[in-house]
Amino acid sequence: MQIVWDVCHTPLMTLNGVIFFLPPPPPPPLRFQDNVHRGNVMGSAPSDKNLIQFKNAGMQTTHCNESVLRSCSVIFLTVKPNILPTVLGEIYSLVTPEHLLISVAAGITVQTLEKLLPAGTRVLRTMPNLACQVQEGTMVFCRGSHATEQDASHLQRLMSGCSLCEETPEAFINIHSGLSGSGVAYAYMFAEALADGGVKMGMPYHLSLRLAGQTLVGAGKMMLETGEHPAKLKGDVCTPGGTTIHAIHELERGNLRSTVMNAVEAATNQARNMGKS
Ligand SMILES: NC(=O)C1=CN([C@@H]2O[C@H](COP(=O)(O)OP(=O)(O)OC[C@H]3O[C@@H](n4cnc5c(N)ncnc54)[C@H](O)[C@@H]3O)[C@@H](O)[C@H]2O)C=CC1
Ligand SMILES: O=C(O)[C@@H]1CCC=N1
Repeated sequence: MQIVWDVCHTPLMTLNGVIFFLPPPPPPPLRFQDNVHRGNVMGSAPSDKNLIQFKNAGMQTTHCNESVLRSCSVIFLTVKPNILPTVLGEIYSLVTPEHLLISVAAGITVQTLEKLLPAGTRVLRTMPNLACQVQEGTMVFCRGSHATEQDASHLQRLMSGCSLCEETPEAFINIHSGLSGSGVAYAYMFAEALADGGVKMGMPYHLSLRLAGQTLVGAGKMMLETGEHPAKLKGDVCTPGGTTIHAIHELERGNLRSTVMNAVEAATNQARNMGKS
């Protein structure tokens, strides 16, 4: 997953490549987004295949991770976790105290990041989810030993246009990976199943899919906007003797809630294991 700021300041899109921001972070209260323009964003990846969207959006591109380190100060490390040590090895000698390095790599701990970087490097470890692409994402992050209060608020300002962004203890990062980073995929499975159910009962597939997507959007929005517990909202939908409670009985029979909890546990444990290897 890669994150790039739009010139319009708030929308984000995800693109492929390691992202480098050229301008140094402005001091508060100036909003960082005010200074981020497409021409100041650079994506780096080994091939043009993943950079074409950068080019088309008027951003700079390169195949050389090292060369951009010389002029960039805020760097999102968005390569796969197994490639990250190689990339950090490439840029090691160019990292200075002026740089802020922000990792999105699942499982890779602050301790590992700091071990692979020069002493004193300012590091933030984050875990976003895919919905940052549509400004409805979630992100948690923690600070490395040398990251400052200003670095943390800098990231929060950057992310404010596209996601919830909470600073948490590092132990929560892998949990967020299991709950939300991966969780969007569980939601897609649920949406797919809803749509398949609609088709089974005779509704055309595309209408069924659109209704399923909007059902998830509406349910999430309702939960956040009302602040009500999901159990209360679920109860509001259940008419005594009606359709919903019959369906819920089937979901309980299929262990939906236990299965989802198991999924969060499995993904969290996998993130923990990835951090060990
Ligand atoms: N996909 C998702 O929803 C999420 C992914 N992440 C994290 O994001 C990272 C990327 O995951 P995906 O987007 O799934 O992978 P991806 O394969 O789509 O993107 C990886 C990118 O890295 C580039 N790349 C490969 N080698 C490189 C190198 N040596 N230097 C510079 N760029 C290089 C590739 O060209 C590709 O564009 C991982 O660390 C993952 O844990 C975190 C949260 C959510
Ligand atoms: O599947 C993964 O490892 C990444 C991290 C969270 C979402 N996708």
